Amino acid sequence: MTDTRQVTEMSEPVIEARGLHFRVGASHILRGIDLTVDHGEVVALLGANGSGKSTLVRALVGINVPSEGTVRLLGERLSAGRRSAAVDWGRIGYVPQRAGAGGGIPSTAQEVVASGLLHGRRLRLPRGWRERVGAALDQVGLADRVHDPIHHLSGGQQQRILIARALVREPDVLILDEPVAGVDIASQEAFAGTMKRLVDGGLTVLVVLHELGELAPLVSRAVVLRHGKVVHDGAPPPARPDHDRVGHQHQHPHTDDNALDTAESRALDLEVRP
Ligand SMILES: Nc1ncnc2c1ncn2[C@@H]1O[C@H](COP(=O)(O)OP(=O)(O)OP(=O)(O)O)[C@@H](O)[C@H]1O
Repeated sequence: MTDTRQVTEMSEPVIEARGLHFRVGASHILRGIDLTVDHGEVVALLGANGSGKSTLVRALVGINVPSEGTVRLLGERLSAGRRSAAVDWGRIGYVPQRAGAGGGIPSTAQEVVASGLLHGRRLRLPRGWRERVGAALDQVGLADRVHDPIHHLSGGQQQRILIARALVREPDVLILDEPVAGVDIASQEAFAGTMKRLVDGGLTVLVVLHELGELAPLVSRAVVLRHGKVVHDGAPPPARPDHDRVGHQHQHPHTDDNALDTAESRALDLEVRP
């Protein structure tokens, strides 16, 4: 990469969404979202259940096609919101909301993580893939489980496998959708440690969270959604003693976007309301 290109790349946002709307039938889920994430930032995307966090993240990685608006990733526009050939997907790691790492298919930790090296037109594993997979598993504290069948691992460990699958690309930007929701304490701690090392190394991160928890010291900015709109973009909300600790189990039922009257959403509202 030339110096000129590096300078240009560093000066443009890593993620940029402008005027995003997303509708499904009569539901208007995203209502004019503007979001920018710059190099080296760690941005937490917060909001009550059903506020549109996952829908937004899926639009940013080209899974959801917005009804209106534009998304640019690493300076390249997603054409009509779709996965664009111009985007260097190898530089982007995405961890979807809790999916289970195996997808019902018999596979080992090594196979799932190695699949992260395949993207776009890359259909063959690159030279040295075993070492890279081993290093990614090491980053999430599961190096000793490389040959284990996925279904032998706990839910939290499977989530760490999905994080390793994103990390094996050695991405410049990591987009994570509720990476620690409902996972065991050991996995939460391992995740926080991994993120600290990566962020210290200059990784850009957009992470959907219900509470900042152990990631609070790393988060440079918080964006809060409510009813599909950004209602706060700035300093992270202050930690709440009962929520911001590893091990707090904070499970929410997945409900529609009218169901916001929870202790969580009220607390979040109070924290972000000007
Ligand atoms: N494809 C779809 N079809 C219909 N409704 C959808 C679709 N995708 C999302 N929704 C609805 O849009 C709203 C926002 O969902 P989304 O999953 O983005 O919220 P969220 O903030 O990520 O919530 P949670 O914290 O519970 O994961 C919800 O009411 C959801 O049911």
